[in-house]
Amino acid sequence: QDIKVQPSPRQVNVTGKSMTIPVAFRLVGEQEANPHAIALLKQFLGDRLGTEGFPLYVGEKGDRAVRGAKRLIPDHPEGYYLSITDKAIMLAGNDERGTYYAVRTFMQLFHEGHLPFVGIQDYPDVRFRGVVEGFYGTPWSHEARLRQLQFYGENKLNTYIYGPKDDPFHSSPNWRKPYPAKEAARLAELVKVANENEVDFVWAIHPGLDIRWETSDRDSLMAKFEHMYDLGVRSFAVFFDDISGEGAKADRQVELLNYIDDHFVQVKPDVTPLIVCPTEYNKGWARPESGYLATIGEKLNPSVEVMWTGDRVISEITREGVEWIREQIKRPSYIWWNFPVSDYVRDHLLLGEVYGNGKDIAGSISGFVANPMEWAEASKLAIYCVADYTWNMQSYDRFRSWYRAIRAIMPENVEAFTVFARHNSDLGENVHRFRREESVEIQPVAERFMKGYREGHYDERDFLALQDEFERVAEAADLLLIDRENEALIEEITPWLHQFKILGDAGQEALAMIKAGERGDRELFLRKYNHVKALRKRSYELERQFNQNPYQPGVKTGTTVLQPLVLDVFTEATERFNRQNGTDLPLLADYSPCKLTTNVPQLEHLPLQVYPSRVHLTPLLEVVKWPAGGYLQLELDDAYRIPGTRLNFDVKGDLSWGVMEVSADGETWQTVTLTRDARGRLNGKWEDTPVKFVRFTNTGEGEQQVYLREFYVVFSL
Ligand SMILES: CCCC(=O)N[C@H]1/C(=N/OC(=O)Nc2ccccc2)O[C@H](CO)[C@@H](O)[C@@H]1O
Repeated sequence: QDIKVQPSPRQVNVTGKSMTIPVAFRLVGEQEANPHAIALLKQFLGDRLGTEGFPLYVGEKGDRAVRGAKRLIPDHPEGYYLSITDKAIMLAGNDERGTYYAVRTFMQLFHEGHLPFVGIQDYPDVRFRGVVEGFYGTPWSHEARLRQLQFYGENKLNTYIYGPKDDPFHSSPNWRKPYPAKEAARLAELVKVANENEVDFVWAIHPGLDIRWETSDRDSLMAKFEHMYDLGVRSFAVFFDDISGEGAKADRQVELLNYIDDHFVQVKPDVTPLIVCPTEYNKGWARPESGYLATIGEKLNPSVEVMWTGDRVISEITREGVEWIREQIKRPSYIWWNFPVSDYVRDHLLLGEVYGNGKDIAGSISGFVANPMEWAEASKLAIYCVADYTWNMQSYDRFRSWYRAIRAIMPENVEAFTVFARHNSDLGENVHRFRREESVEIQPVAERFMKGYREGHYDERDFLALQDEFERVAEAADLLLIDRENEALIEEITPWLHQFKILGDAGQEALAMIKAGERGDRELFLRKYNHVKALRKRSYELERQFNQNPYQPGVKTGTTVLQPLVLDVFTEATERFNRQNGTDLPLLADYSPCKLTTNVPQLEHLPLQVYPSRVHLTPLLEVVKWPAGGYLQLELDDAYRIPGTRLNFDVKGDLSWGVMEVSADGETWQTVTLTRDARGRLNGKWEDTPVKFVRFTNTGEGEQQVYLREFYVVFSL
């Protein structure tokens, strides 16, 4: 039978024969073998383990128990040889971690009461493989991290980098301070569980926002690393990303990094190579004239790993790209892959396949870690695929891996979760212009159907296929909402499941409008019409209730194919109905929760980007002449709180001439306090009594000239 092992092993020799699983195993080599491998084996075999029984040899190259396999063990870090015959079982690692991986593979070979007779020689393509918790937003919980480490052990990932941007002891202002007792104990527990799963727990520090290049800060950093070492940490990283000013200077950074390497990493007996996240961490931002990368390449100790996100912040990793950076930094790069991170498209889930990275890059990289979503369980889909890809690139198959990931994560609801993941994978328009495929199978059917429908002759089979898909969408949502096999995952995606159910219902009802219209059944048409409008309203309200972050609040699903299809079908069917019946039923698109009024001439016809939970003013390239007393006012369709408003007028000097106010009735106004952030933008919020109006007024004496770079308001119930 075909051997299903994750990640896909390199070399598998099957004989086609198998044996029933022995009732008892006799373990040989326990004293010398990797204790974590032994512990895992004991836990797995339970009371099948005894002093009698089928011989099971376990150990590392050189251990007595596996001396017979010496030549067969691959001579690669973390490599292993596994053999099952009718005489004995052999699990032989090239090193301790290899033995652990041999046990992990052995555990996967148990299948329906049988063990196949097989010989496997296996080792990973990429040295360091795993995850960097390096996103903006709510850091993962302690429980989520423990589950992650277990998942990495199961999938032969050996690296977890702890670097959540919003942890004040990782970044500013408290990177100099030791963790309080409670957090310290949690980190110590994470390190322990990481070790049990043969995962390097890498603790990263992000000092760049306020580091001073003098011995006091260097000593603070060393002291913090000692503190983390005392907690059990044996792997360290320094992040210099997303900073500017003093902290960004290459020779200063290199001086500090070499000092840490020479006086900490190299003197401790058991610390893995230091990792640095450079300030110029992608080709789009690299400026050869700055000499930054050249300095890193020439002066940074060769044992220090240098991270890289590729040609852009969010990008696919190509052979050409990794060979370019290798030239610059004079060493293989350690890839920080910004997927499935979604902290710049927070209303979307990224559950799609892992694809687009070259299969020929292993020779030029030393590591590959994925930056995930703040939704830990939902990120496992992509992490599973990254594990497969980085272990054995040549054999990586994006669909097979993705499908196995779904089976591994939701074994009781494979079909439903496949439908859900298929329609929740694209990001939509975003600042990084990074997109992913979505709804691939149904997209051509939708396109062909809409074209046919508009031209007056669609294929009934397409109609039925779409109806079937929307039914599956609705079914999947309900099946997953009551699923109990992975409650942490369901809890994360519940808002999206509710949105998915609404989408499934709306799709079926919009299609029913077509049939009612064709049969001239006015009463039925109006019922379906009203139902779709009601579903749309429910969708909006759901968007305002859940996932209310100040950046991309709300809950988006099926945005690339299915949502537009529902809108197109509804609009076309309603326009036809209006023509045939002389009615003027409003269309969905007419619904807008926001109206703009202003007395600043250049802003009068400014288009708004209206989303269910936020509205953006279209930026203006030319300078805006804002007269004294000039105001810009947004009127919302209901009373809301304002978790986030941002204006970025890119003005020289301050904005004391302007004032931001809110009002519930348009009569009495309250001032909103605005604070300037690191990039000079003004941010405010209004969490008190809900308001309907937001306005910005030039209360100064004279005309002001501004560039309207960014002006948006996020609102929530
Ligand atoms: C070596 C990678 C460093 C990195 O990716 N940093 C952040 C990151 N930085 O990307 C930026 O575009 N940062 C930035 C852009 C403009 C000005 C300042 C920072 O993007 C990711 C996705 O949003 C975040 O999750 C990361 O924490």
